[in-house]
Amino acid sequence: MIDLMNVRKVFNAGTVNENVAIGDLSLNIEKGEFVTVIGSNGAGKSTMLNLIAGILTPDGGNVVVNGRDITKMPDYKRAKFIGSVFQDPLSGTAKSLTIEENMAIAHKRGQGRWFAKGVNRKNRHYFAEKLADLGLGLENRLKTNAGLLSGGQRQCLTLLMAVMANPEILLLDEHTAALDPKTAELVMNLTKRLADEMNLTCLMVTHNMKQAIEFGSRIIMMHGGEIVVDVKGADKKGLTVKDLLQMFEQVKGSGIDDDKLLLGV
Ligand SMILES: Nc1ncnc2c1ncn2[C@@H]1O[C@H](COP(=O)(O)OP(=O)(O)OP(=O)(O)O)[C@@H](O)[C@H]1O
Repeated sequence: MIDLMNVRKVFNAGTVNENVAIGDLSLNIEKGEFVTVIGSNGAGKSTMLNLIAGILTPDGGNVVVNGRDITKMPDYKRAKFIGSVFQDPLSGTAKSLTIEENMAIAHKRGQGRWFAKGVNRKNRHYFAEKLADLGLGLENRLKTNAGLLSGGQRQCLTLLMAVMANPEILLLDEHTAALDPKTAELVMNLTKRLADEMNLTCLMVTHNMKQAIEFGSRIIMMHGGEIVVDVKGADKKGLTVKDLLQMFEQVKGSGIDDDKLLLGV
């Protein structure tokens, strides 16, 4: 489904600040897999997601989706089949637009029409239905500016918007990290439900290893721009946070010195 073939990304190439963020990385993800991506700070997790989303272009290798080489395809074209949600609840929605205007933009994205925020009656009904499904009462606040919503409400709305164009792929970059535990749980449950219902192929970056184990059908650990652990199927069954930590230490031959990575323990 998603094939990263010998992908490489170097920042500030040829300067004293040259940084190989991703070095010759290959990864094949099957349709419907829910891949959780963990690893220490600067491991290359966000870079990998950005290369798939088209926010970054690789310096080498190829990004292939459903057998089609999309390495050079711009991000706005990929948005038809790739939805993304990032950490900052403020980044996914336009705060000065109403809930329904935000949803209208997301709805049109799938039809290749951008920034059309007009809402007709049929769409309004459709948006209200989708919002009612969240169970947050947002269907009664269609004309409320998104800026007035809480972080959790905005992140739920962002999720809904990310899948409105019926993407095949959903990229989640620490999308619950800025939320309190209860709200994070709500957003995670919604994520899982949407992923299952729509048979989405998901990549989710998280620093929470418990979350990685609970939600991932496959767990990838990155370090230094490489995939150092890749567990799925029978190997994933019964896997604990302690096992993950041991795997990391075995592969890298060192302890984990990253507080954020340990948060999920
Ligand atoms: N736009 C950029 N310009 C220069 N260097 C960058 C840029 N983006 C990322 N990097 C560097 O590339 C490396 C990988 O960064 P990346 O954000 O992918 O790591 P990460 O695993 O997502 O880390 P974190 O968990 O801290 O978010 C880091 O060394 C980072 O400093």
